[in-house]
Amino acid sequence: MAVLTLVTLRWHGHQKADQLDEAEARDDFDRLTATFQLSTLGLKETLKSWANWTELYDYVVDRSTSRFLEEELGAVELAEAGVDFLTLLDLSGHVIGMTEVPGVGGDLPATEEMIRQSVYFSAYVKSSQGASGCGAIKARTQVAMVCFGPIFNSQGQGHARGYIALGQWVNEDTIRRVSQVTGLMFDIVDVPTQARKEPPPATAAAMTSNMFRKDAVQVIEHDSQRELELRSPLTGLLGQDIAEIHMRWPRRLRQMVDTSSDITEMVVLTLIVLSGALLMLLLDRVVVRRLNLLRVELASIVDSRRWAGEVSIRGGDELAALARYTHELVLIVRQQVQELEDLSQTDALTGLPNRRAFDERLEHILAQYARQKLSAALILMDVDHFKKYNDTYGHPAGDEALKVIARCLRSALRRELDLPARLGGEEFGVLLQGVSAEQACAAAQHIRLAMQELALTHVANPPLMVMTMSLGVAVVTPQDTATTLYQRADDALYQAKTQGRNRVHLA
Ligand SMILES: Nc1nc2c(ncn2[C@@H]2O[C@H](COP(=O)(O)OP(=O)(O)OP(=O)(O)O)[C@@H](O)[C@H]2O)c(=O)[nH]1
Repeated sequence: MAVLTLVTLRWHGHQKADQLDEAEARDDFDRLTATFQLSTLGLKETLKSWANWTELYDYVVDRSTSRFLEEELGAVELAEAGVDFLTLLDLSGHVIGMTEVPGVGGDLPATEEMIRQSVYFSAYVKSSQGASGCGAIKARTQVAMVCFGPIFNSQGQGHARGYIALGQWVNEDTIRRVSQVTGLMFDIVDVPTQARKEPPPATAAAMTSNMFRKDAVQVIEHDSQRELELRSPLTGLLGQDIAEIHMRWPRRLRQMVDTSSDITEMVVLTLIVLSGALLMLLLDRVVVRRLNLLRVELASIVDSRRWAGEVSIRGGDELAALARYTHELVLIVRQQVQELEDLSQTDALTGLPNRRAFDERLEHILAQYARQKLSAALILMDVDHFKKYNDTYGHPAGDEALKVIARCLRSALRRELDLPARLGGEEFGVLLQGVSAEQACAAAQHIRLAMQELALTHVANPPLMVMTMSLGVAVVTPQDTATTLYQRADDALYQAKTQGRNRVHLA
């Protein structure tokens, strides 16, 4: 989008700059041609003073008595006056004298051309009622400026006695002078002159002293559009295009537009790149890094398998809100997992640890025993004639009795390390740590008595007619596994049952 805008801006800038450049170039071209024409002023001044020169006047009137031309207006004198050639004509337009500063190899190109055109000068001056004029001619391939006018006496009065034409080549010096004055670079380029079919003009109106035609200016683009060239034909006195003036003109505005567009584009592109980088940095700081931290923290929570760990991302944005909710979710799940774990380890009826919790603890105690030889014992206990109790008082009463037994068991155990559990049905167990066989049997007796002292009526349990328990005790030995320890305690319990119930038997 930005690139498209920049391209459009540059294109618009070019359009505007091209218009202004061309208008300015045309103005400069007008200034150049005007200056070029003004450069003939010197020649005109010389013409004016020479046309009123008494000796010249006299010479034109009577050439037989004087060698004026050779003596006063020879090539040396012309050169000193800045004139390249001179032609004198009588009133009928016949050449009566010519002088030319010779060119390369003594060549006199103007002389032959002036002879050819002499008739037009006199015709022009006659029709313009004595006014002088200036214009361009071409001799061979060279352009010259020519000024011409009638010859009067020194007072400039009376009738003209002849005509004088003065010429000056448009050479490199002329071009350099005009270039310096205008500050514009140009060239005069020869063009083949078309042969005229109609007779040449013979009046002031038809002959033109205006060498340049504004309407014929051609604008050409050069050097990948960094330069303009303005071309216009240079019109000779007889109305023919005798050469062309070529002016080269640097398109300053277009170059300025290019330069400023380059700078703008560079600045804009740099800004785009910088803002992109800044955005990436910000994105990295605000989003990517924190997302990564969240990922690592969540992975660690998942790896722990226990929903342990923290989500630490803080802030007031959406990501922080997401992290906060995730943290709360983890806390809820952690709590629920804990509740499920507790449930899975607890007997629903009595609230005592269940068989699973009891077995885990037993494995732990056995491992500890293996490492540290810490003594431990297992008590298995079974309510006596519980079936009959159910049968007598009903199953719900049986449930209530099991709850009472559980409470009794808890209160009978004084040490925190002692773990009571309901192992299933009307069977309970206790794990004791750091006890000898005697201490374990004492603890079992204490439980039995506590149970008996509850005096929970059980008519089907003679002879006491109260709820009692039989207990089997097994002390952990180095050879014991959970299975063997259970087996020995169970055997002891069986013994207690078979020996009359409401008693403790040590395995
Ligand atoms: N109310 C109730 N009864 C249970 C529960 N679990 C097991 N029982 C009953 O406990 C009784 C156990 O009977 P038995 O295994 O024959 O043992 P007993 O009747 O206690 O006889 P001895 O153990 O030989 O003294 C069965 O009738 C079971 O239905 C329970 O959660 N609630």
